[in-house]
Amino acid sequence: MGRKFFVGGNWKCNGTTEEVKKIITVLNDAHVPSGDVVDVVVSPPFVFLPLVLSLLRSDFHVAAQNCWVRKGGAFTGEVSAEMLANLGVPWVIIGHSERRLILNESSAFIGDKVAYALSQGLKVIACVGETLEQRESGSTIDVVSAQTKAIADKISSWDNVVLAYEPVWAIGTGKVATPAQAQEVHAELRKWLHNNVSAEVAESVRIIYGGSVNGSNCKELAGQPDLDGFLVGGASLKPEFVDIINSAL
Ligand SMILES: O=C(CO)COP(=O)(O)O
Repeated sequence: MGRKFFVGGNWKCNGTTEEVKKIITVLNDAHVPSGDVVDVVVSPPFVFLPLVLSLLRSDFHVAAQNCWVRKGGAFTGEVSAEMLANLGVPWVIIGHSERRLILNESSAFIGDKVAYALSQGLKVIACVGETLEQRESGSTIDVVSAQTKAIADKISSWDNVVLAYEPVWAIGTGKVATPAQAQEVHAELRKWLHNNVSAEVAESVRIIYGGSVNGSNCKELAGQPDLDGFLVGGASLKPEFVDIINSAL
Protein backbone atom coordinates (compact mmCIF):
# COMPACT_ATOMS: atom_id res chain seq x y z
CA MET A 1 0.00 0.00 0.00
CA GLY A 2 1.42 3.34 -1.05
CA ARG A 3 1.33 6.37 1.18
CA LYS A 4 -1.56 8.71 0.42
CA PHE A 5 -0.43 12.17 -0.72
CA PHE A 6 -1.06 14.91 1.85
CA VAL A 7 -1.34 18.65 1.19
CA GLY A 8 -1.66 20.99 4.14
CA GLY A 9 -2.25 24.72 3.93
CA ASN A 10 -0.90 26.63 6.91
CA TRP A 11 -2.50 30.05 6.85
CA LYS A 12 -0.40 31.17 9.83
CA CYS A 13 -1.52 34.46 11.42
CA ASN A 14 -3.32 35.79 8.35
CA GLY A 15 -6.82 36.58 7.17
CA THR A 16 -10.05 38.43 7.79
CA THR A 17 -13.51 36.94 7.69
CA GLU A 18 -13.94 38.19 4.14
CA GLU A 19 -10.58 36.79 3.01
CA VAL A 20 -11.34 33.44 4.62
CA LYS A 21 -14.65 33.25 2.77
CA LYS A 22 -12.88 34.01 -0.52
CA ILE A 23 -10.27 31.30 -0.02
CA ILE A 24 -12.97 28.79 0.88
CA THR A 25 -14.95 29.67 -2.25
CA VAL A 26 -11.89 28.96 -4.41
CA LEU A 27 -11.27 25.64 -2.64
CA ASN A 28 -14.92 24.58 -2.77
CA ASP A 29 -15.06 25.25 -6.53
CA ALA A 30 -11.77 23.49 -7.29
CA HIS A 31 -11.47 20.32 -9.34
CA VAL A 32 -9.05 18.09 -7.47
CA PRO A 33 -8.35 14.37 -7.13
CA SER A 34 -10.65 12.45 -4.81
CA GLY A 35 -10.06 11.97 -1.11
CA ASP A 36 -8.79 8.47 -1.91
CA VAL A 37 -5.82 10.03 -3.67
CA VAL A 38 -4.98 13.06 -1.54
CA ASP A 39 -5.68 14.35 1.96
CA VAL A 40 -6.23 18.10 1.91
CA VAL A 41 -6.07 19.89 5.25
CA VAL A 42 -6.32 23.66 5.73
CA SER A 43 -5.16 25.34 8.89
CA PRO A 44 -6.70 28.72 9.71
CA PRO A 45 -6.04 30.73 12.86
CA PHE A 46 -8.09 29.49 15.85
CA VAL A 47 -10.69 32.25 15.60
CA PHE A 48 -11.69 31.20 12.08
CA LEU A 49 -11.96 27.45 12.80
CA PRO A 50 -15.77 27.43 13.29
CA LEU A 51 -16.30 29.46 10.11
CA VAL A 52 -14.03 27.20 8.07
CA LEU A 53 -15.60 24.06 9.56
CA SER A 54 -19.04 25.32 8.56
CA LEU A 55 -18.16 26.39 4.99
CA LEU A 56 -15.44 24.03 3.75
CA ARG A 57 -16.31 21.14 1.41
CA SER A 58 -16.58 17.84 3.25
CA ASP A 59 -13.72 16.11 1.42
CA PHE A 60 -11.22 18.68 2.75
CA HIS A 61 -10.26 18.78 6.41
CA VAL A 62 -9.25 21.33 9.00
CA ALA A 63 -6.26 21.68 11.33
CA ALA A 64 -5.51 24.02 14.20
CA GLN A 65 -2.03 25.58 14.22
CA ASN A 66 -1.18 24.71 17.81
CA CYS A 67 -2.70 23.49 21.06
CA TRP A 68 -1.92 23.42 24.75
CA VAL A 69 0.39 20.71 26.06
CA ARG A 70 -1.97 19.24 28.66
CA LYS A 71 -5.59 19.30 29.77
CA GLY A 72 -7.06 22.80 29.69
CA GLY A 73 -7.54 24.92 32.80
CA ALA A 74 -5.86 28.03 34.16
CA PHE A 75 -3.66 28.69 31.11
CA THR A 76 -4.60 32.14 29.86
CA GLY A 77 -4.46 32.51 26.11
CA GLU A 78 -4.14 28.81 25.36
CA VAL A 79 -6.47 26.50 23.42
CA SER A 80 -6.65 22.87 24.54
CA ALA A 81 -6.67 19.70 22.50
CA GLU A 82 -10.02 18.81 24.14
CA MET A 83 -11.53 22.02 22.79
CA LEU A 84 -10.36 21.23 19.28
CA ALA A 85 -11.79 17.72 19.53
CA ASN A 86 -15.03 19.14 20.92
CA LEU A 87 -15.29 21.54 17.98
CA GLY A 88 -14.75 18.70 15.50
CA VAL A 89 -11.30 19.82 14.37
CA PRO A 90 -9.54 16.58 13.36
CA TRP A 91 -5.96 17.80 12.91
CA VAL A 92 -3.43 20.02 14.65
CA ILE A 93 -0.01 21.33 13.55
CA ILE A 94 2.56 20.99 16.34
CA GLY A 95 6.16 22.13 16.52
CA HIS A 96 6.21 24.60 13.65
CA SER A 97 9.58 26.35 13.52
CA GLU A 98 7.88 29.70 14.12
CA ARG A 99 6.78 28.34 17.50
CA ARG A 100 10.09 26.65 18.21
CA LEU A 101 12.15 29.74 17.40
CA ILE A 102 9.92 32.74 18.16
CA LEU A 103 7.95 31.27 21.07
CA ASN A 104 10.89 29.23 22.37
CA GLU A 105 9.10 25.88 22.35
CA SER A 106 11.60 23.13 23.12
CA SER A 107 11.70 19.73 21.43
CA ALA A 108 10.69 18.06 24.71
CA PHE A 109 7.68 20.38 25.08
CA ILE A 110 6.68 19.64 21.50
CA GLY A 111 6.99 15.90 22.14
CA ASP A 112 4.64 16.28 25.11
CA LYS A 113 2.19 18.28 23.00
CA VAL A 114 2.14 15.68 20.24
CA ALA A 115 1.50 12.93 22.79
CA TYR A 116 -1.29 14.84 24.50
CA ALA A 117 -3.00 15.82 21.24
CA LEU A 118 -2.93 12.19 20.08
CA SER A 119 -4.37 11.07 23.44
CA GLN A 120 -7.34 13.35 22.79
CA GLY A 121 -8.01 11.78 19.40
CA LEU A 122 -6.44 14.48 17.26
CA LYS A 123 -4.23 13.75 14.28
CA VAL A 124 -0.95 15.62 14.28
CA ILE A 125 1.21 17.31 11.66
CA ALA A 126 4.51 17.37 13.54
CA CYS A 127 7.16 19.73 12.16
CA VAL A 128 10.93 19.45 12.18
CA GLY A 129 13.63 21.40 10.36
CA GLU A 130 17.07 22.94 10.59
CA THR A 131 18.16 26.59 10.47
CA LEU A 132 20.53 27.91 7.80
CA GLU A 133 23.35 27.96 10.34
CA GLN A 134 22.74 24.32 11.21
CA ARG A 135 22.64 23.33 7.53
CA GLU A 136 25.87 25.19 6.80
CA SER A 137 27.60 23.56 9.74
CA GLY A 138 26.62 20.11 8.41
CA SER A 139 24.27 19.20 11.26
CA THR A 140 20.95 19.00 9.37
CA ILE A 141 20.45 15.27 9.86
CA ASP A 142 21.47 15.40 13.53
CA VAL A 143 19.04 18.27 14.16
CA VAL A 144 16.00 16.74 12.46
CA SER A 145 16.75 13.33 13.98
CA ALA A 146 16.90 14.80 17.49
CA GLN A 147 13.63 16.69 16.89
CA THR A 148 12.02 13.48 15.66
CA LYS A 149 13.41 11.48 18.60
CA ALA A 150 11.87 13.96 21.06
CA ILE A 151 8.49 13.09 19.54
CA ALA A 152 9.15 9.35 19.20
CA ASP A 153 10.16 9.18 22.87
CA LYS A 154 6.69 10.34 23.94
CA ILE A 155 4.33 8.46 21.64
CA SER A 156 3.39 4.82 21.27
CA SER A 157 1.80 4.96 17.82
CA TRP A 158 2.59 6.90 14.65
CA ASP A 159 -0.74 5.99 12.99
CA ASN A 160 -2.12 9.52 13.33
CA VAL A 161 1.07 11.46 12.73
CA VAL A 162 2.31 13.15 9.56
CA LEU A 163 5.91 14.35 9.77
CA ALA A 164 6.61 17.70 8.09
CA TYR A 165 10.20 18.52 7.13
CA GLU A 166 10.40 22.29 6.92
CA PRO A 167 13.92 23.72 6.62
CA VAL A 168 13.79 27.09 8.36
CA TRP A 169 15.88 28.75 5.64
CA ALA A 170 13.24 27.84 3.06
CA ILE A 171 10.21 29.15 4.98
CA GLY A 172 8.78 32.37 3.60
CA THR A 173 12.06 33.12 1.83
CA GLY A 174 11.25 32.03 -1.72
CA LYS A 175 14.34 29.81 -1.40
CA VAL A 176 12.87 26.35 -1.85
CA ALA A 177 14.94 23.23 -1.12
CA THR A 178 15.95 21.51 -4.32
CA PRO A 179 14.19 18.20 -4.95
CA ALA A 180 17.50 16.45 -4.18
CA GLN A 181 17.97 18.35 -0.90
CA ALA A 182 14.44 17.53 0.22
CA GLN A 183 14.68 13.89 -0.85
CA GLU A 184 17.96 13.44 1.03
CA VAL A 185 16.48 14.61 4.35
CA HIS A 186 13.20 12.73 3.84
CA ALA A 187 15.12 9.52 3.15
CA GLU A 188 17.25 10.07 6.26
CA LEU A 189 14.15 10.66 8.38
CA ARG A 190 12.62 7.47 7.05
CA LYS A 191 15.84 5.62 7.83
CA TRP A 192 15.78 7.07 11.34
CA LEU A 193 12.22 5.81 11.83
CA HIS A 194 13.26 2.40 10.48
CA ASN A 195 16.19 2.11 12.86
CA ASN A 196 14.55 3.62 15.93
CA VAL A 197 10.82 2.95 15.69
CA SER A 198 9.99 0.15 13.26
CA ALA A 199 10.15 -0.87 9.60
CA GLU A 200 6.35 -0.62 9.40
CA VAL A 201 6.27 2.93 10.72
CA ALA A 202 9.10 3.97 8.40
CA GLU A 203 7.17 2.57 5.44
CA SER A 204 3.79 4.04 6.34
CA VAL A 205 4.43 7.48 7.87
CA ARG A 206 3.95 10.31 5.46
CA ILE A 207 6.84 12.75 5.36
CA ILE A 208 5.80 16.03 3.76
CA TYR A 209 7.91 19.01 2.74
CA GLY A 210 7.34 22.67 3.58
CA GLY A 211 9.21 25.83 2.63
CA SER A 212 8.44 28.12 -0.32
CA VAL A 213 6.35 25.50 -2.12
CA ASN A 214 4.33 27.03 -4.94
CA GLY A 215 2.36 26.13 -8.03
CA SER A 216 5.52 26.03 -10.17
CA ASN A 217 7.93 24.02 -8.04
CA CYS A 218 5.52 21.48 -6.52
CA LYS A 219 5.44 18.96 -9.35
CA GLU A 220 9.15 18.23 -9.39
CA LEU A 221 9.29 17.99 -5.59
CA ALA A 222 6.27 15.69 -5.59
CA GLY A 223 8.15 13.29 -7.85
CA GLN A 224 10.71 12.47 -5.15
CA PRO A 225 10.18 8.96 -3.78
CA ASP A 226 10.24 9.86 -0.07
CA LEU A 227 8.24 13.06 -0.40
CA ASP A 228 4.58 12.37 0.38
CA GLY A 229 3.10 15.83 0.13
CA PHE A 230 3.46 19.40 1.29
CA LEU A 231 2.86 21.85 4.08
CA VAL A 232 2.29 25.14 2.29
CA GLY A 233 2.41 28.60 3.83
CA GLY A 234 2.10 31.69 1.63
CA ALA A 235 0.78 29.90 -1.46
CA SER A 236 -2.02 28.27 0.58
CA LEU A 237 -3.71 31.67 0.74
CA LYS A 238 -3.80 31.89 -3.06
CA PRO A 239 -5.63 30.05 -5.85
CA GLU A 240 -2.38 28.26 -6.77
CA PHE A 241 -2.95 26.07 -3.69
CA VAL A 242 -5.26 24.12 -6.01
CA ASP A 243 -2.34 23.47 -8.38
CA ILE A 244 -0.32 22.17 -5.43
CA ILE A 245 -3.16 19.81 -4.47
CA ASN A 246 -3.19 18.60 -8.07
CA SER A 247 0.51 17.76 -7.94
CA ALA A 248 -0.68 14.59 -6.18
CA LEU A 249 -1.58 13.15 -9.58
O1 LIG B 1 6.01 27.33 7.14
C1 LIG B 1 5.49 26.87 6.15
C2 LIG B 1 4.33 25.97 6.23
O2 LIG B 1 4.09 25.57 7.54
C3 LIG B 1 5.98 27.22 4.79
O3 LIG B 1 5.76 28.56 4.57
P1 LIG B 1 5.97 29.17 3.09
O4 LIG B 1 5.29 28.22 2.14
O5 LIG B 1 5.31 30.52 3.14
O6 LIG B 1 7.45 29.21 2.86
